[in-house]
Amino acid sequence: MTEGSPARERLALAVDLPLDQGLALYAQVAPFMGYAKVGLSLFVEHGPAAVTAFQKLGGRVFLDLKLHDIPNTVELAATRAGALGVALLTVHAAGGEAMLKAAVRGAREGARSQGHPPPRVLAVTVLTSLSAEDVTAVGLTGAPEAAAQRLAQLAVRAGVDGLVCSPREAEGLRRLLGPSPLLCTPGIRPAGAELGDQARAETPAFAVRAGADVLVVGRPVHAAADPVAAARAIATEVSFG
Ligand SMILES: O=c1ccn([C@@H]2O[C@H](COP(=O)(O)O)[C@@H](O)[C@H]2O)c(=O)[nH]1
Repeated sequence: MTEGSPARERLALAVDLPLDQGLALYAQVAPFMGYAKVGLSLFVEHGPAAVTAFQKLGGRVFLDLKLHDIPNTVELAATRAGALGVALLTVHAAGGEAMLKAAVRGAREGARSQGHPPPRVLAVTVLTSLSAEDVTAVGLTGAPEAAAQRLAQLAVRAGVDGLVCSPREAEGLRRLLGPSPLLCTPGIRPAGAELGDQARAETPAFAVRAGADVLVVGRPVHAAADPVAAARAIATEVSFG
């Protein structure tokens, strides 16, 4: 994905809302946000029906399940996700090389079995909610950027298509890994927006300048008095900085 891509191709709405509200919101902001990110709450409540509902609206579904288990279990789950025709699927890089390879294999096989294009498998490096202190407390060595770089290198060696990272780590990862891995950055906050539980957040313009390909935005759109205006403003910032 190049820097000149239209903003819509680079924006994912995190639909962490009840399904009916999420569908209504996505229908409104879809001109600015090309992906609907279905995460744990929607999938736990509705399963594959949540994916199908956004696909029916014309959205490309980003299935953010952050799979993290033994390789056989992850391969089975990734195969089912691939068969749903999702565009993007997340796994945790910390699951290790064999698990990551199993995820990629499963996602491709599931998509092939149903005639879908293969989803791009993205490995989550260090959650954007973790501060430097949290990173140490969970046993990762070094600053968040160093931990993200180690996990990203492992994941790329295992064959994933991209990485999930904080916008703060995107520039270093791009420098280290070159142009090919897709870099997806949650932890996006327009200037002045509430951080909530995000510890390593930056603005849309910062993420784009740092080399992010896909920006994930949830609460700054859901919580806005005018969500369509908020989505439009973020898309404008992505396009023009
Ligand atoms: O490191 C990560 C990985 C995933 N997420 C997900 O992105 C969205 C962010 O939502 P906001 O409301 O804009 O904070 C959410 O669905 C997370 O599960 C992340 O934030 N950080």
